[in-house]
Amino acid sequence: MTVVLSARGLAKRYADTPVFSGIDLELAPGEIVALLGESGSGKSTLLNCLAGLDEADAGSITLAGADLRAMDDEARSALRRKELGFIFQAFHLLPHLSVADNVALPLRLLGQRDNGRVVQMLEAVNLAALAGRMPRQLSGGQLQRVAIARALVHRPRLVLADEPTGNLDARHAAEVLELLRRCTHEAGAACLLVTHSEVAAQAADRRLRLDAQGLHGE
Ligand SMILES: Nc1ncnc2c1ncn2[C@@H]1O[C@H](COP(=O)(O)OP(=O)(O)OP(=O)(O)O)[C@@H](O)[C@H]1O
Repeated sequence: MTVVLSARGLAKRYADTPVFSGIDLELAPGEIVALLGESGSGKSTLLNCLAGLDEADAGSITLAGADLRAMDDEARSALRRKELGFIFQAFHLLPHLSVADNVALPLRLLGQRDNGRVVQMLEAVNLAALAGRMPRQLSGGQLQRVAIARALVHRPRLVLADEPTGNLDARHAAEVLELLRRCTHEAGAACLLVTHSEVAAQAADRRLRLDAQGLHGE
């Protein structure tokens, strides 16, 4: 089996407080895996460690065949720009850039300009008509659709989504999840989706739960 992301024996503590240990995880291309767990169980910390934004204390992480923890900061940033899309609960769009420019950002950071691809992604999330708008002129559901387009525009192999529907009402949450599902499946990207919502978790291909004993399939 081809594996996009593989983590082995991951452990993380803050000072004297262990957050998690012994975490093993594998994600295959095209699958969406929901990550569930109580508040404070360490879901966001695990996501940040997998993204290389936070440093695990032990274990290994292989992303797209590269050993993340053995890399220096520069190489890790370059790998992240190429292979990772991140979707946050609070959208994190740049307020002074238009919708199209926000979606184009990951390509620009890779030194690429591909307006056709930006339009294609805006069409995929049904926002082509709003390409010239500024983020403040969009609804929460529309902002999250922009964030999905931005996370996938550079064809990353891994998408990490941290409660991407946490700010949305049920109808918009369902719409955004369906788009995330369709876009990641079509792109063949693996997606790890942190969520408190059982409905969101049911939309995933697999469900994992993080607790004091570690990470378990459901
Ligand atoms: N920078 C930090 N320094 C110290 N402790 C931290 C830090 N960040 C997180 N923690 C602690 O680590 C634990 C895990 O936090 P984390 O945010 O990963 O949980 P979570 O499962 O994502 O929670 P939630 O569902 O509420 O977002 C918590 O007990 C939290 O207080």
